[in-house]
Parts: sequence; structure tokens; C-alpha cells
Amino acid sequence: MSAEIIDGKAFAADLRAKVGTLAAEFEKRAGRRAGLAVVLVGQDAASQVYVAAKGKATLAAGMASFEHRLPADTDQDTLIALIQRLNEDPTVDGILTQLPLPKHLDEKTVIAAIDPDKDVDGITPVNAGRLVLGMDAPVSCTPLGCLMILRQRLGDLSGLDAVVVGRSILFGKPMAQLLLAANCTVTMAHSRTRNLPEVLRRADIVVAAIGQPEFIRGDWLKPGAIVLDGGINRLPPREGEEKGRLVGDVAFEEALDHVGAITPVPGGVGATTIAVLLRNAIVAAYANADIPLGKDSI
Ligand SMILES: Nc1nc2c(c(=O)[nH]1)N[C@@H](CN(C=O)c1ccc(C(=O)N[C@@H](CCC(=O)O)C(=O)O)cc1)CN2
Repeated sequence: MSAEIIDGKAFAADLRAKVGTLAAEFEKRAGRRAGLAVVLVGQDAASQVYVAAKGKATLAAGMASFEHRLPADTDQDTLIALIQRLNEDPTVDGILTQLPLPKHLDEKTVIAAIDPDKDVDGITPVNAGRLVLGMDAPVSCTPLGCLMILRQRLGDLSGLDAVVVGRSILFGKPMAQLLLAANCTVTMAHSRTRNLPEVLRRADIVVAAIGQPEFIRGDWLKPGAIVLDGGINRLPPREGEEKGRLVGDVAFEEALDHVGAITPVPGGVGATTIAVLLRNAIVAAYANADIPLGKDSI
């Protein structure tokens, strides 16, 4: 048996096209472009690539992109003062600070400074609380992408056993809340979980985000399960390779023989992140401009 490989890039392309249509409509109705501000502190190589990709995708969708690149030694007051200026700027509908931040900055305090109505990552305390309470709120991009893929493929998720491996604020925690709200029976597993293979063998849905290359082995997975791999790990380069390969948290080749469907790395759920960010930004823009957006428009 060979599993179906879920194409995150195709999903993202569809979503970007929908955002583009809504962004054009927004510009007509609001008399300005929807605006997304991205703040990057420091020189982290992967973050620089992601931030550049976000700026490019924002412009391609017909929105205004405001990029703020600050030196690695930026102090917390300076960063928060910038966020406060963006909070007050009427041309900015969405704000995100690229994570991880340099170690000397307190991530929680910085995130809490973002206006919840402009929080396109959905991770301010207000929006994290709204999600737990089942209120309408922006949701972190990669987990929302996972939920959208699951709904597209399975429809109703009620009663399914879901295991989320990892408990980060950007991925594991919001993912578990989304699955719970969709009436799954949710188990959150993490680095201290005992008997992970046993826990995983019960799961109809596995979402992995632990940051450990190929940690989850194929025979830990239930036959027919759907597996969403949020890990992006670069292996050390092999002889003759300039760069190591990117792999997920799940041993992909092994899993193909066990599960029903799986996202690859790259080209899986990671590839949906920026498209979902654009989705969150356009939804924020309509709300901030008081323009109604049908609940199912995107
Ligand atoms: N404030 C935030 N910081 C971070 C987030 C986030 O959602 N908000 N997520 C990640 C990084 N990230 C976006 O910021 C991101 C991750 C992966 C991809 C992506 O396109 N992945 C592709 C290709 C990967 C590659 O070649 O390196 C894939 O998986 O196919 C885009 C954005 C942490 N920080």
C-alpha cells in the first residue's frame, strides 16, 4: 500500500488566488490597499528567507507590504515602540514579528504588545484566549493550514482520534484547540510523553511539530491515518551535497507504507504557511475597515 501524498503547494496556490480576488475588492471598497507589516530582528538565515518570501507574496496578492528589519541587538523598548507605531498606523491591517526572536528579547511581552485586531499570527494572549473559548479569532498560520487541509479531505472531523506531537505556541497548542473545536478526541504528546508509539497507533489524524528529524517511525502510525508533518529539519550535508536535505518529523518513506495520506517536507504544510498568512491579513483588513466579509468567503 502506498499513501497519497498531499500537495501543500497546490493548496497554497488556490488560497493565494482567493486572497488576490478579495484584496482587489478591498482596494476598490476601502480606497487603499490592505497592508501587512512584518518585523524581523536579527540575522537568522531561515527567518530572512521567510520574511523576504512574505513580502513578495504580499505584493503579489495585491496588498501593501511594510518590512521592518532591525539589528540583532535591538532592545525591547525600541521593538515595542515600533509595534505600537504599527498598531496606530491606519494603513497597517496586520502585524507579525518573525519568530524566533533573539534570546535577549522576551517573546511573550513582545507578542502581547501587538494589537489583537492586527495579530495575523493569532498568538497574542487575547486571541489565544478567544481560540480556547471558541470565539472568532485569527489563528496561527500553519495549524490553520492543517485544519483547512483536513476539512477539505475529510469534511466532518467529529469523533476522530487526533494526536498532536509538540506544544509550541505557534503550532502545537493552537492545532490542538482547532481539532478540539472540530470535535476530535485530542491527545497532546510532547518530548516527555511516555510510549509515544502506542499513543500514535490509536490516531486517525497525526499532526507533528517537534523539530526532530524523522523522529516518528512508519510503524508507529495507524494504517490509513492522515499525517500532517509540520517539521522542517535540515540534515547535515552528505558527501557531494552543498546543503543537507530538508526532512520532516516523520520518517516519510516508511510512513508511505502505513498511512492513508501524508504531507511531504518540503511541499506540505510548511508550504501553506504564507498563503494562510495572506488569508489572515485580508480577513483583518476587512474587519479593520468595517467591510463585511461573508463567513465562508475564504
Ligand atoms: N511570526 C511567525 N514566525 C514563524 C512562523 C509563523 O507562522 N509566524 N512560522 C515559521 C516559519 N515560517 C513563517 O514564518 C515559514 C515556514 C515554512 C515556510 C515554507 O514555505 N516552507 C516550505 C519550504 C521550506 C524551505 O525550503 O526552507 C515547505 O515546507 O515546503 C514558510 C514560512 C517560524 N517562524
